[in-house]
This record gives sequence, structure tokens and C-alpha cells, in this order.
Amino acid sequence: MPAFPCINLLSMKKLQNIYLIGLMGVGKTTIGKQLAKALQRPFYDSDKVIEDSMGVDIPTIFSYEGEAGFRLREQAVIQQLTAIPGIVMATGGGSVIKPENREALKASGFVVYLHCSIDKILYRTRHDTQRPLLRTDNPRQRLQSLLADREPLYMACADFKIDSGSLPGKTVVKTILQQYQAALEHNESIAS
Ligand SMILES: Nc1ncnc2c1ncn2[C@@H]1O[C@H](COP(=O)(O)OP(=O)(O)OP(=O)(O)O)[C@@H](O)[C@H]1O
Ligand SMILES: O=C(O)C1=C[C@@H](O)[C@@H](O)[C@H](O)C1
Ligand SMILES: [Mg+2]
Repeated sequence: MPAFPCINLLSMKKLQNIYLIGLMGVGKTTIGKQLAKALQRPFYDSDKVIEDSMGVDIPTIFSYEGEAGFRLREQAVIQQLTAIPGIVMATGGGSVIKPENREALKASGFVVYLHCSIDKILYRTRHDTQRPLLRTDNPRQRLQSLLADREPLYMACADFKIDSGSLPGKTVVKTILQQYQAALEHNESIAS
């Protein structure tokens, strides 16, 4: 049995899925996998779906097609995955840039905004070679600028925001599950 059986899950499209949004390195993939396991649901990572469909990694896509080309591929994948009911999805850090993606995420899932300090993101990604936007002389400045641009976009999508930097991963997962369950129950009480 899933840890949190879902009440009348598909009765409300808005709550059919769980989506994780937030900057690079906040833990969307890590936390998303744990959430999916707890709920016994399929897990998707939009970055990985793009890489698998192309057969190359994200830095290679950026080098051949630029960020604009990557964003088009990301949009196609977000549209495809948000149409699948009953999943948990970790999104790419920039998936909220396109308004079409924000709409698709908001309409079909409980959207969780993971955030943590820039210091923590820099520490977590210090050995990384897979995030082309951090390949710069000043990754701190890049992250600060991305956060300033995107914070309003993340907030426009989010149903729930949680600090994934100072809390243990297990606590983050448990808190998200509680919030999701509360949203499902609220929905159920409105419907009945
Ligand atoms: N709660 C946590 N505590 C400690 N380390 C963590 C935690 N969550 C994630 N990490 C570590 O931080 C790094 C980045 O995590 P992850 O890849 O899940 O981030 P992400 O949000 O999916 O990033 P991206 O948007 O680039 O895909 C990984 O090395 C992961 O092991
Ligand atoms: O923040 C971003 O724009 C990105 C985050 C990653 O998840 C990847 O989607 C890619 O590296 C771009
Ligand atoms: Mg990820």
C-alpha cells in the first residue's frame, strides 16, 4: 500500500500529479524520487527524458542548439509529461520560464517549490559538469541572477514552498506528503 493512499485521486486534475520546481541543485531529482517511492507512483525527471530522447546529455544539447533549442525540447517534454495522470515529476530548473509550461504545471499538479541558499546550491553542485548555465567564471552571480529572474515565476506556480537546504531530505519528503494529503482531503470535502 502507498504510505498515503490517494482519495479519489483523478477526480481533480489539479491534484493528479506532484511537480517539483526550483533552481538547479535544490534537490528536485533527489526529493522527487523519494516522493514517488513513498506514493508508489512513476517518477519522471524532465531533464532525463530530454536526454534519453536525444541520446546526448544536456551540455551537448546546449552546445549544438543553444539554450533556446533546449527550451523548445523542454516545452515539448513538459507538455507530454503533464498529460500523464498519477506521476511525480522533477522539472528542469528553467522549466517555469515559458508561460505554457507554467500553465500546464499549475493545471495538472500539486506544485512544490524547493528552495535553498545560494551557498548551499554552490556547495552541492561544486563538482558538477552537467549544468551548462553554471559553467561560468562566477557561478554565484549567475545563480543570484537566475533566482532574481525566476523567483516570481516559481511563486506564480507554487502551491507549497519548502526549504530543502536546512531540513533533512526525509523531513522534506514527509512534509510534502502531508501537504499533498491535506490538499486532497480539502478537495474531497469540497466535492462531497
Ligand atoms: N536534502 C539534501 N541534503 C543534502 N544533499 C542533497 C539534498 N538534496 C539533494 N542533495 C544533493 O544535492 C545535489 C543536487 O541535487 P539534485 O540533483 O536532486 O538537484 P536538482 O534540483 O534536481 O538539480 P537540477 O535542476 O540541476 O536537475 C545532489 O548531489 C544531491 O545528492
Ligand atoms: O536552471 C536551468 O535553466 C537548468 C536546469 C537544469 O535542470 C537543466 O534543465 C538545464 O541545465 C537548465
Ligand atoms: Mg534534477
